[in-house]
Amino acid sequence: MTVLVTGGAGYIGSHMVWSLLDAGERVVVLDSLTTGFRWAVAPEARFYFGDVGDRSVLARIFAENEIDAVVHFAGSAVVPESVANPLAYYDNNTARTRALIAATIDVGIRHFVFSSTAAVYGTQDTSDPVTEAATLRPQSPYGRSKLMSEMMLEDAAAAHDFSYVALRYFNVAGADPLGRAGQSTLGATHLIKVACETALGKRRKVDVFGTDYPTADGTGVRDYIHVSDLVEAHGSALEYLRGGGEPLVLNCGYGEGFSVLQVLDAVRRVSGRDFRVNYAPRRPGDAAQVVADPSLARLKLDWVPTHASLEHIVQSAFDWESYLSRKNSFDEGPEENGRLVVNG
Ligand SMILES: NC(=O)c1ccc[n+]([C@@H]2O[C@H](COP(=O)([O-])OP(=O)(O)OC[C@H]3O[C@@H](n4cnc5c(N)ncnc54)[C@H](O)[C@@H]3O)[C@@H](O)[C@H]2O)c1
Ligand SMILES: O=c1ccn([C@@H]2O[C@H](COP(=O)(O)OP(=O)(O)O[C@H]3O[C@H](CO)[C@H](O)[C@H](O)[C@H]3O)[C@@H](O)[C@H]2O)c(=O)[nH]1
Repeated sequence: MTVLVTGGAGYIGSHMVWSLLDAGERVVVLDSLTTGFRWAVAPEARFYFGDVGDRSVLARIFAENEIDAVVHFAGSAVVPESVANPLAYYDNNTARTRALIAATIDVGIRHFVFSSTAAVYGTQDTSDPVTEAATLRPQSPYGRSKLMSEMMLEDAAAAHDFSYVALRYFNVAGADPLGRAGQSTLGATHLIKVACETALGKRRKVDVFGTDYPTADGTGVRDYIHVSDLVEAHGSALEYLRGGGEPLVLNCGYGEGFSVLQVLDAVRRVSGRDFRVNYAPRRPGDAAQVVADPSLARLKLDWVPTHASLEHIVQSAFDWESYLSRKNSFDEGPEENGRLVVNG
């Protein structure tokens, strides 16, 4: 059987593709290359250029491959962008996910893993780690667009022979320990990537968005999870669904929060470089603190993270960023077998 990975040319999806191939699965990728890169897709995966909302490309993929499961990463993932352009987020994350779910059910595919987000929680009344049972208070169109997709999945699974696992990712960072994949997003807004780029001189400064949050040092607190642990959870979710598992919604984080200032310190330590920091106002749509209670994922999926260290996450992100700097300093040549061939 074959797994369809939507968004497999993106940051997290490209790691998932490698992980599935490592496990001996056949993999098909569907990606519109809006924010992803063709060269990021492992050459052993079959690549389709297209949109998850396009029924004709989906029909072709389902006709040409024996797909038994869909892992759906394709989407837009930048909180402030969603505040500025909400309808684009409801289109790409909600309407097109609806089209994909419908096409999946129509052809009788029963297993679906969905990229949801900690942004569905918003700011909670307590600073304790958040469980899946918490009241959901998404603060941005991004969070709402993903919550609506969770709701569609819940209703679709109740009505059809179809099951899903929605994984609520906390803040994903880091890169493949074997150096095959990493975050290559252009104009990235994610803190660890932005800080690594600044340490390498690709940016002039890092903005700290908000110093007056009700947290220990006044800056935003997040639960940073290594991308390799996250894709492991997806592998376990697939196994669970193939074993007949009922629908599940699970947190993917470590249960430990770090402030923006703590992250910047980690980047200084790892890189051995200092850089300019600019204290800026809060960013619209941001919650003060979001930390996972990951107990349910451990219980249901036997998920045991093996990369849970901020230092380790930052080191792998920095190594990938350094690799990108070296890669970009060469002339980029033609693509061959889906991988970028670098001249020189
Ligand atoms: N990065 C994080 O910290 C984080 C946290 C929580 C949830 N997520 C979710 O995980 C998923 C992957 O995020 P990422 O960080 O890898 O982002 P990314 O932008 O690197 O990857 C998204 C991929 O999907 C593709 N894509 C977007 N819209 C598409 C469409 N309509 N049809 C086909 N392809 C499309 C893009 O070209 C890209 O390759 C997203 O759904 C995101 O919301 C990410
Ligand atoms: O240049 C920056 C970038 C970020 N931050 C701060 O760092 C923290 C993390 O911000 P990120 O932009 O790295 O991540 P978000 O928490 O906004 O959101 C990320 O994680 C969420 C889940 O918590 C979503 O799923 C989303 O896809 C993903 O962008 C926040 O307090 C933010 O204000 C800065 O101070 N400066």
